[in-house]
This record gives sequence, C-alpha cells and structure tokens, in this order.
Amino acid sequence: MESEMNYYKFSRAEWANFHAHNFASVTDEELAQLRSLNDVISMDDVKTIYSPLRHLIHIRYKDYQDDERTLAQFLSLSYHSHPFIIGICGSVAVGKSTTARLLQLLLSRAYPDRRIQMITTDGFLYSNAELEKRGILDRKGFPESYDMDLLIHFLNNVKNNNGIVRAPKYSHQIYDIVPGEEEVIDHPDILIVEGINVLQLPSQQPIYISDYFDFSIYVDADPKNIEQWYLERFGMLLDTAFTDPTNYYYQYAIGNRDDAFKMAKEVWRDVNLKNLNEYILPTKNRADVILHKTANHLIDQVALRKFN
Ligand SMILES: Nc1ncnc2c1ncn2[C@@H]1O[C@H](COP(=O)(O)OP(=O)(O)O)[C@@H](O)[C@H]1O
Ligand SMILES: CC(C)(COP(=O)(O)O)[C@@H](O)C(=O)NCCC(=O)O
Repeated sequence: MESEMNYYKFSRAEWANFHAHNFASVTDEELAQLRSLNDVISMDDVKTIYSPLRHLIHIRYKDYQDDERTLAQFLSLSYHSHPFIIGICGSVAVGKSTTARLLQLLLSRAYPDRRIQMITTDGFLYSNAELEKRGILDRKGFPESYDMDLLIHFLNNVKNNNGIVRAPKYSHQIYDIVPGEEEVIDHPDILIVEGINVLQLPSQQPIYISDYFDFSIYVDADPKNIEQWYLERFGMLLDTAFTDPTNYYYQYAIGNRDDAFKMAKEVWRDVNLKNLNEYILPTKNRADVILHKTANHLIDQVALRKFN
C-alpha cells in the first residue's frame, strides 16, 4: 500500500503558490539569529515553504479557537483558551529543532501579542545515570529511554493552564540531563514541541502524547542525507569541544579525528538509523504535514494530510 495515500502532495513550486502576501515576513537579521551550528536557512525557503505553512497553521489555530468557544458555549462555561500545541517529529539530526526555531520566530512575528514558546522532548530522556541503571545507555532515543509519564503530565499541565510548568533540560554538549537546570513554560498561547517521539503511541500509557497535539509536522529525508547532517553536526560539536574538558566530546576532540568519525558513523548506524527505521519512520503518516528535504536541507516536497 502506498504509505502516503492520505496526503495531497505538492512540489516546492506548487506549495509556494499558497504564499500569504498579507503576512509579515522575517528580515535577514532575524534569520541570522536562527542559525544554529551550520544552519543556512535561506530567505527563499522562508518565502516558499514556511510562509504558506504559517498561513496554514494560522487557519488551523483559528479553527481550534472557534472549536474551544463552541464547546464552552455548549457546556455553558465561560471561555478560557488553552494552548495550541504544535508537534515537530523526525529523525535525529533531520533538522527538527531548526524548523521549530524558525516556526517560533515566524509565529511570534504573526502574533506579536501572543506568547509562543518551544521545548524539545530531549529533556524527558532519563539521565545517563538512570539509563545505565536500567542497562539501556546504548538505547538513548528509543521509546524506553524517555520518561513518558513525565512528558504526558507535562503536556497535560501545559494544556490545562496549570500554572508555570517546568521540565528537565538536556544538553548535547554534556550528552546528559543538565543537573539543576530546567525549562520554564509560562502560559504560552502556542507551544511548539519538537522530538523524535512526539507522534509515537506508547504501549504502556492509557493516554497518547499525540492526543495533546493540535497540529503536527514530520520532517522527512533520505537516511543517507540525514547521516551526512548527523556527521556534520558531530564535526561541529567536536570543533567546539576542544577547550572544554567538561564537554562530552572533549576526548574525541583531542584524539584522532578519523577514529572519532568512525565511532560517530557506528553510532549513527547502530542507534539512530535503527531508531529511525523501527520507531520514528512508522509515525510519519500521523503528521498533518510532511516536509521532505533533499540535499543541503532544501525542501523539495510538502505533503498535506487529507483526512483525519
Ligand atoms: N534548513 C537548514 N539549513 C541548513 N542546515 C540545517 C537546516 N536544518 C538543520 N540544519 C543543520 O542540520 C543539523 C541537524 O539539525 P538540528 O536542527 O540540530 O536537528 P534535530 O533537531 O532534528 O536533531 C544541524 O547541524 C543544523 O544546523
Ligand atoms: C538526544 C537524542 C536522542 C535526540 O536527538 P535530537 O533529535 O535532539 O538530535 C540524540 O541526539 C542522541 O543522543 N542519540 C543517541 C545516539 C547518539 O547520537 O549519540
């Protein structure tokens, strides 16, 4: 069966036609703020791909608010808005956090009086010490390496406006949860949640995390390209680790570079690619929108879900 039969598919050029001219655009200066590591998102991508995407999100956000008002009326309750939650899914190193940051900026520009926050599910990974205790340190990123209970409670608290909501913080530099630091989510109107697991249906819980998402995006690409982006990011992590012995990559940074890359290639093959094929890719068809990237992160196709 064709895996994406429930989607309209558009080439880059076709999708660009849905550009919304009345939306504020971002400046080069603001784009420069977005660049993480080797990130080179172009203005053309913003206009061609992200501007129509933002317009679509605007429509869905409006529908969501209308639905909430209608339900409040039906229940004879006074209307209180609940955060609109956007999920961004895809492989390790496919560009989820970059997409999330870009959307956060675009939505902040579109709704200057609204609070748009973002978070990654990396913070819900068990600490390395806990992974080691469970004997699953080599399974980082796989479903069992996340505290899904904590993630569901986090989403439930945010959705229900239960005060300021805190979450643990993960750092790629120390390759672990950062002790004593936390992410603070303070009554957002829109929350963007990015992570490899946002569309997964965990077997243990009666509630799915996807129940909390009002719009979802899957970032897709050929695994060969993703491997290259993973290795490029690894190279950049090495370059920044030289001067910092507390950095997880320090030993690799001061050692033989070829050996370091050999290790990274093995980790890609044995951990992240495996995780992609077994647990991440099968969730692609739950997304509202699939952004397909080709070489150099160029988005060449956009798929839009037809029926829910
Ligand atoms: N649109 C883009 N253009 C150029 N580089 C990008 C783009 N998106 C991501 N990257 C780069 O690819 C790598 C992985 O991106 P990242 O956002 O960290 O992925 P993820 O959050 O999915 O792990 C990073 O080095 C990042 O700078
Ligand atoms: C923390 C992660 C699970 C999540 O990755 P992200 O999507 O943030 O790139 C991943 O970066 C990771 O550490 N995977 C385990 C194998 C490895 O790359 O070291």
